[in-house]
Amino acid sequence: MIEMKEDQIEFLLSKAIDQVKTNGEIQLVSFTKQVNRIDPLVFFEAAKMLEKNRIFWSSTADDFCVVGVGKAYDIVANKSRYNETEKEWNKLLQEAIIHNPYEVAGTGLLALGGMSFDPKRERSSLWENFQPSRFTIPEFLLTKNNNTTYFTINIQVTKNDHPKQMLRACKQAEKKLFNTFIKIPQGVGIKSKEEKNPEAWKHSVRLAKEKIEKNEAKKIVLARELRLELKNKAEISAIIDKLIKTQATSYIFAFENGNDCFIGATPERLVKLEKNQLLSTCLAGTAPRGNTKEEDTRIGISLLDDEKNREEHDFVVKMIKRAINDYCTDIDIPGKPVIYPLKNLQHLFTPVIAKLKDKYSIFDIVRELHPTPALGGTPTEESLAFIREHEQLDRGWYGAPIGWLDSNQNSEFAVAIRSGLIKGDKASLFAGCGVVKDSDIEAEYEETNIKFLPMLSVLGG
Ligand SMILES: C=C(O[C@H]1C=CC=C(C(=O)O)[C@@H]1O)C(=O)O
Ligand SMILES: [Mg+2]
Repeated sequence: MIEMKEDQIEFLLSKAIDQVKTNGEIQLVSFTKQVNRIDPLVFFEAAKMLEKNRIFWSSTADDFCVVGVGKAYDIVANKSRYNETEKEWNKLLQEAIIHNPYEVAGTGLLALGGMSFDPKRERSSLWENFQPSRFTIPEFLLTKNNNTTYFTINIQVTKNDHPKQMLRACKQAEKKLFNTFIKIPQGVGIKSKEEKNPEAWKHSVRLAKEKIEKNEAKKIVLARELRLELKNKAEISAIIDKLIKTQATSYIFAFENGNDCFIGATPERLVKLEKNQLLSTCLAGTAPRGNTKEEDTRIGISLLDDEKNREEHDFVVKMIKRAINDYCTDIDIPGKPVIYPLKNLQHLFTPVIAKLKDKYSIFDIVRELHPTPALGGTPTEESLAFIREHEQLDRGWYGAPIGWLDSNQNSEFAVAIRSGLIKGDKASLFAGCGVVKDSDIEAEYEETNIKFLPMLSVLGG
C-alpha cells in the first residue's frame, strides 16, 4: 500500500496555498491512497454523519463503484453547458496539484454530475435544487474498481488556509467515513400513489401519432410521472441497497441535494471512454419478462422480430452511428439487435464500439449523442419541440446524461431513466416510451407502467 506521509501532504497543501496567494486561481489539491475493502454503501451511509451531499454511482457489470461526499468544487453551467463545463474542467486540471500513483479509472480528481434533459424548458419547482448542469468534484471519494478500493481527498485551497488544520479536519472526517459498524436502514414503504394526468398523457400520444402519420416526425418519446407519498422520510441507502439487489445489470445512481435525491437504476449506457476506447449503447424497444423460461424466451424472440419495436430501435442505431461518425474511427455496430433482459422487462440492445479521434473529448460525444431517439425522437429538433409543447412534465434530470469523468481521460455517462426524484417523504417517478407510427396508445401506457416498476418495487409499491 503506497501511502503519502503526512509531511508530504502538508508540503503539497503549503505549495497550493502559496500558488493561490500569487495567482488567485481556483486551486485544487487531490491525494489518493489505496485502502482496505469497505462496502461502498456502508461508506455512503456513514457519510450521513458529515451532513454533506452524497453521490452514489455503480456499474455492477464492471465491479465499479464511486461514492462522492461533499464538494471541493461545483462546475455549474447554463446555456452552452458542454463548452462551459469542459473549459472550466480543463482549467481546474491545469492548476490542480494531484497526487495519484494509481492509473486506475475513477480515482483521483474526478467530477460527478448531470444535467437537465432540455435546457430550453423552463425549470419547475420540482427540480429547483437541480441546476441545468452541475458536476461536483467531491471532497471525499471512495472508488471500488476491480476488487481494489481507493480513497481520495480533494480540497479547494484558499489563501487563509492552514495545512495542519486542514489535515486534522480530513483525518476526523476520514475516521467517521470508515466506520464499518454502520447498518443500512430499512425502507419506509408507500402510503399513496397518484398517476399524474394519465388521460392527458394518452392524448399527447395520440397527437404524436397524428404528427407521425402526417410525416412531420418519425418517432417521439413521451414521458409521464407517478407521484408517491411515502410512509416516512426516504432512506436513500435503503433504496440503493434494494436497487443493487434487484437490478444487477443496471447502473445504480443517486445524486443528493439537501432534502432531494435523484435516484435510479438505468440499463442505458450513453458512452464510456477509457482513453480513446469508446463504448455506447442503442437501447430501445421493450417487452415484459415471461413467467416461465419458455414464455420469457418466446417473448424475447417475438420482440426481436417485432416490426414496431425494431423501428423504435433502429432510429436509435442510425442516429448514434451518424452522431459519432465524424468523431470516431473503427466504428463497429452489429446489424441486428440482441435481447437485454432486466428484472421487470426486456429490451432490444445493440452495442457500439469505436475509437475516439485524438482531438475530441467526452464533452463532444455527450453533446452529439444527447438526446438519442431513445429519449427524444427522430428528427431530434421536431421531437423536442413536440415534447416541450405537449408533455405535462418537467423532466429535469430524468432522461438526461449523468455520469463521471476523471483527470486521466476516463469517463462514463448513462441516460437517467428508471428513476425518481425523492423529496423527503414524497417521490416522483418517471417513465417514457417511444411513440412510432404503429404505436398502440394503451400498449404504450402499459409499457410505461412496467418501466415504473424498478423504482416502485424498491420503494415498497
Ligand atoms: C424512456 C424510457 O425508456 C427508453 C429506453 C429504452 C426503451 C424505450 C422504449 O422501448 O420505449 C425507451 O425509448 C424510460 O424508461 O423512461
Ligand atoms: Mg417502447
